[in-house]
Amino acid sequence: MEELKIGLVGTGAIGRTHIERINNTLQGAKVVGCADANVDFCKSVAEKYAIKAWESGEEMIASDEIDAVVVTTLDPFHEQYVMAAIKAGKYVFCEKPLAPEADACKRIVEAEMAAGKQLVQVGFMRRYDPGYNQLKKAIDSGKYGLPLMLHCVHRNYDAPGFTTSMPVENSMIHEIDVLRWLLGENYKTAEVVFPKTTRNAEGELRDPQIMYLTTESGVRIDVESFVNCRYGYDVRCEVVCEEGCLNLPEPANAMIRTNDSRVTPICHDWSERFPEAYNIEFQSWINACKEGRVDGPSAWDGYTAQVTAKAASKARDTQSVVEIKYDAMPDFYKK
Ligand SMILES: NC(=O)c1ccc[n+]([C@@H]2O[C@H](COP(=O)([O-])OP(=O)(O)OC[C@H]3O[C@@H](n4cnc5c(N)ncnc54)[C@H](O)[C@@H]3O)[C@@H](O)[C@H]2O)c1
Ligand SMILES: O[C@H]1[C@H](O)[C@@H](O)[C@H](O)[C@@H](O)[C@H]1O
Repeated sequence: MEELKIGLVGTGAIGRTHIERINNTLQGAKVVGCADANVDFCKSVAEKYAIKAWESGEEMIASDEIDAVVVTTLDPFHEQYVMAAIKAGKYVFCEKPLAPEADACKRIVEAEMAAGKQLVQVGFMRRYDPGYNQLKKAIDSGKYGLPLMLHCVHRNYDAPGFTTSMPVENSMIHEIDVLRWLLGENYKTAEVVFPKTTRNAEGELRDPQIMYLTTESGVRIDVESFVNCRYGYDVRCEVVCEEGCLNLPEPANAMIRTNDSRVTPICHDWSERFPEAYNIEFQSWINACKEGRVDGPSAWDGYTAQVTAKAASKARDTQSVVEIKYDAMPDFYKK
C-alpha cells in the first residue's frame, strides 16, 4: 500500500492537531476525509486541509475512499465509530478513553474478537512519551531495586464542562494506563478522596481529587488530579524504588530573567506538553497498519483501564476502598 488513506471523525481540538501532524509532519499516510456532528465546522476544517467533508461518519468509514479510521469525537460517541470501523474491517485509532463505560469497552472487545483480527488501538499516548520511556527503562534495568511507591500529579489549567466522574474517567485514566504499563502489573484496590474544593470548580464538580491505587504486588500509588489549577499543565511522576528515586523529566524550557525575577515557563496544555508522544504514537500506528498489525495499546487495554476507572469511581462515590476484579485476558490479546 502506498499512502494510507485516513478518515477522521471529530474535528474538534485534538482531531485538528492529528490532521495537522498526519498531513504535514508524519510520513506514509494522509487524512483524506473528515466528519463531525457540527457539519458546518467540519466543512471549514476540510477546506483548510483540502480534504473531503462527509455528512455522516458511518458513511465515510464504510466508503472505499478510506483505508483506516481515527476517532476523536467526545467520549460517549467513540463506540459507534469504532464499531463501524470493525464492521468495515478497517484499522481504527480511537482517542482515550475507548468508551466512558466498561460495558461499551467490552462490546468493542467482543466485536473485535468476533471479527477475528485486532483492529483497534487506543490513544494512550504517554506510553510513547520519551520521559515515561526513560522511567520504564530505569525500572526494567533493576538497578534501583523494585518500585515501592509512586507519587503522581496531573493538573490542567481548566476543564470546561467537567463533572465529578471525569477527573478519574477522562483525565487520570492516563495514569491508570501508563502506570500499569510502567509497572507491568494490574491493580488490586482503588480509593478516591476529596480535598477542599476549589472555587474555580463548575457546578457540582469536586476538584481536586486524589486517587490511591495498590497493585497486585503491593506497590502504592497516589495521583493528584486538579483540573482547574489555573496556572498551566503539570504532569509529574516520581517512582520511589528500593535503592533510588526516579522522576519523570519535564520539558526543557529556557529560564528567562525578567521583571526582577527568574522564570521558567511551563506548558499550557496537552498539545504543548506531549507533542513528541503524539507524533511517535501516530507514526508507529501508521507503520503498523501498513504492515497489517496493531502493536500499540489495544481494545483490551482500553477495557482494563475503564474497569479500573469504574472501580475508582465507585470508591469515590461510596468513599470506601474498592477491590478491582478483572476478567482473564483472552488469548486473542496475548502477544
Ligand atoms: N490523548 C490526549 O491527551 C487527549 C487530549 C485531548 C482530548 N483527548 C480525547 O479526544 C477526544 C476529543 O477531545 P477534544 O478535546 O478534541 O474535544 P472537542 O470538544 O474539542 O471536540 C470533539 C468533537 O467531537 C464532535 N462530536 C461530538 N459528538 C459527535 C458525534 N456524535 N459524531 C461526530 N462528531 C461528534 C464535536 O462536534 C467536536 O467537534 C475526547 O475523547 C478526549 O478524551 C485526548
Ligand atoms: O482529554 C484531556 C486529555 O486526555 C489530556 O491529556 C488530559 O490532561 C486532560 O485531563 C483530559 O481532559
